[in-house]
Amino acid sequence: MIEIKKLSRSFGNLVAVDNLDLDVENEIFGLLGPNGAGKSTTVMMLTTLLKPSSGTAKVCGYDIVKESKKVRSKISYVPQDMAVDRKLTGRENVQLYAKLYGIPNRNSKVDEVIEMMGLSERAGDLVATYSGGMRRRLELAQALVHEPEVLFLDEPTLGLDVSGRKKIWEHIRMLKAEGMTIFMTTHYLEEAEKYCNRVAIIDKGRIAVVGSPENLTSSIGENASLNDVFLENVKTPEEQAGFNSNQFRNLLRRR
Ligand SMILES: Nc1ncnc2c1ncn2[C@@H]1O[C@H](COP(=O)(O)OP(=O)(O)OP(=O)(O)O)[C@@H](O)[C@H]1O
Repeated sequence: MIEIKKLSRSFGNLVAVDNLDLDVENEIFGLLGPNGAGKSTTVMMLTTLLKPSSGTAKVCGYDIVKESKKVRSKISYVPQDMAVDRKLTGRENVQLYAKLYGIPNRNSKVDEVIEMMGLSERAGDLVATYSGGMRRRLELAQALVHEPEVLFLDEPTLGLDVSGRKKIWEHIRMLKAEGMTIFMTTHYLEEAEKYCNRVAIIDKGRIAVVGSPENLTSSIGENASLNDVFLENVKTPEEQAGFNSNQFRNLLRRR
């Protein structure tokens, strides 16, 4: 569903994404990495919102630069700060999206996605009265109106309580079961370990490791978690500067 070949993006002298090679099948794929690793930049390129500096990628067989319109018709993107109008009802928000996409039989499609996201009972209420979890599900409903084949999610459970997160994951899994490919970023490694079919850990714009959570954790050792895999593959700022903790302690002692 997604083929990435030597994809790079620089901002001035900073290489945010560095020669990325990655294939994503019909799966729930998690892109993990520390702050500033290049996750959002990657997603922005794949969703055609940002042009690569070099390299190529195809989404659903279409080139993200040369066939960006075709890519857009096949995908949806739910960023962290998606626009939902608090002064409109949930249904009105989804209707707006359906109108923008020119969906035929708009009302039935709107009802269908609202129902899918478990919002039917509250669809007539103003979004200002929604909980964080309901708002996130409304964003997903908006993203579903044009029946995308690939759904990009930027930290879909950020800031939600435990039950809100669980619900979002139930919906994501349901979408996958219906045939959708999910490409997501998250900082919640326990969730990625539990729900993603495969993950990639990216650090300083480069993929450090990619595989299923089971394979990655078992390669580290018995009872290892994805947190351990992450720490093994991502350098701390001190390590990046060439220190290790013992050197740092010795330095402090000498002072
Ligand atoms: N428009 C921009 N102009 C300049 N630098 C940018 C721009 N967008 C991103 N960067 C830089 O590129 C690097 C990668 O940023 P990016 O937002 O992709 O990281 P991230 O992995 O998504 O981080 P986070 O987990 O904090 O969201 C960072 O050093 C960031 O400061």
